[in-house]
Amino acid sequence: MDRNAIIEASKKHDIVPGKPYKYGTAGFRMAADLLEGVTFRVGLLSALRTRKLGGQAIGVMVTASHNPAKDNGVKIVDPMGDMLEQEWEVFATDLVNCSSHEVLADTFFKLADQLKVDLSSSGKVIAGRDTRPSGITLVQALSDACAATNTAYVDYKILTTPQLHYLTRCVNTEGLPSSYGETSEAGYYKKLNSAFERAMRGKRISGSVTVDCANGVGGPKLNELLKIVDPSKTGIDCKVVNDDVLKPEILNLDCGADFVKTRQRAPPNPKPQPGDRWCSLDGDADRLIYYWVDPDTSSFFMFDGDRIATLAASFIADLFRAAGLEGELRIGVVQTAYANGASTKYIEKHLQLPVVCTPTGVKHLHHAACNFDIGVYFEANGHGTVLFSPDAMQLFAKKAPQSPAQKDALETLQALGELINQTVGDAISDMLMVEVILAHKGWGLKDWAMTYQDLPNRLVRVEVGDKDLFQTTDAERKLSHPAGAQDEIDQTVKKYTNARSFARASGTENACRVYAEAATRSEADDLANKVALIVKQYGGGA
Ligand SMILES: CC(=O)N[C@H]1[C@@H](OP(=O)(O)O)O[C@H](CO)[C@@H](O)[C@@H]1O
Ligand SMILES: [Mg+2]
Repeated sequence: MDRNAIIEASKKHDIVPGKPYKYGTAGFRMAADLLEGVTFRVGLLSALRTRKLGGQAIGVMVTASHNPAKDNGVKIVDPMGDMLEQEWEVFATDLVNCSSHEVLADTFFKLADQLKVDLSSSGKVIAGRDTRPSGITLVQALSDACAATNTAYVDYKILTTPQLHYLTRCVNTEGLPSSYGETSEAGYYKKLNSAFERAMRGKRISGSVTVDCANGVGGPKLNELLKIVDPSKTGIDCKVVNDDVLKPEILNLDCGADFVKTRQRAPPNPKPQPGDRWCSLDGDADRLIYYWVDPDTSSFFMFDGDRIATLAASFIADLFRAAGLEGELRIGVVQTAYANGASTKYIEKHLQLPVVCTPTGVKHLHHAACNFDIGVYFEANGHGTVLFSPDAMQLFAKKAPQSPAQKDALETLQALGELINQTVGDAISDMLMVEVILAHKGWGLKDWAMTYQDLPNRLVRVEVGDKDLFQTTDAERKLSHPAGAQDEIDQTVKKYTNARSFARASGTENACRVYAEAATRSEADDLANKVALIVKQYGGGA
């Protein structure tokens, strides 16, 4: 590999100096005009990573998800479609923060040496981007980094984030017994559609579902899928709205999953009619939130990640019983501290399934879900999936059914394992999963809403002098630092009924977040404000 080639290529994609660049929860994410040099350097890291892993392809996704249109981001996907191994996040941060082209090249070779990467071996990177126009310049920087390091590079152009994860796994399992599917966008739609039809097993979906696509990449991709879906087979009636990607400035604007979850209301345009089933995707289609206006009460009701997790867990547990698999495989649910306490109680007490709590960020949930044969994981904000272990999939295929009902359950489980994206949360695949489950259960949204009652809750963003003062323990449910803060929070929580509250530094924004829940709306609000004050007091600075 040629040091000069790297230096010359780097000069074309300079870094903006003096910024704190850190590979965070969602890779590097910031104003798009800061990202060209960052993306070039991410390309260099990917060139090392693919070689470290014996030439398996590494994925790079350019997206800023639900952020405003002016932002962008870049993150690395490991060969099986999971997030970049955590240890390597530090190397990414090191490369991106190099002060000059020469230091960058030196750091690159030093890392190669330290990590025992054979630079003469071959490597491959595949890329995708969301609909943000700034992504075009960024993938050019990535492509140049690959060229400078003799790394094969394939640009899959505009994709949802979960599609890029899918393609990464496909390209690395091609021709193997573990083949994940055809390595193409068309292959993704084919796999989803076929699994969806099989999972339905002749059941009919009742009523339509309207999908708000946040004016992001999910719109055109869902429309692409719908071209091959035959509604006569399942009754699916999918209406796609907010799918305009020709006006980049309206991306995520007053619509999308993040808007619905944080504002706790439907997008103003178009307006859902009472009784209609709606859902929203986020800007890169990896988050899903369902909602409706209850025609009996005229109030807005949201089915967030916690609801989707409980729906999936209860259905799969039922299928296990029907298939005679109880006791043979372990199902579990993984949540974060932001999960509503009522959902956790419902899973443990009513569904009688184990719940594990991890720190925020999908990589933590994903990792914990792998410890179950079937691991259901969702963040409350709608990002999640259900992981089926290879053993579980084999058992569904091999177990000889003792009755038509057992056969039915086994085949449904198998189809679900193929319908649900195994690499990462996928809003389109999760949406089909929800539709399948509601149809099987014969449920309307009222039935789903009645499973448990959310505790009123409040999430507040608190700006502090130095968010790094706040360090957590116990899966982020308690502060270990600054000293004294947790005691004050505990004393405050005690004054409220059924209450819980915690504070942590955000991994994606320069602020702290405070979550509070309690028996009543006013108690939850009051508690959140009190804890926010404590955080402010301990937060340093003015
Ligand atoms: C409370 C909350 O929703 N936090 C989000 C947010 O993380 P923070 O570290 O809280 O900023 O962005 C993450 C990446 O998108 C997402 O995984 C996570 O759930
Ligand atoms: Mg997203």
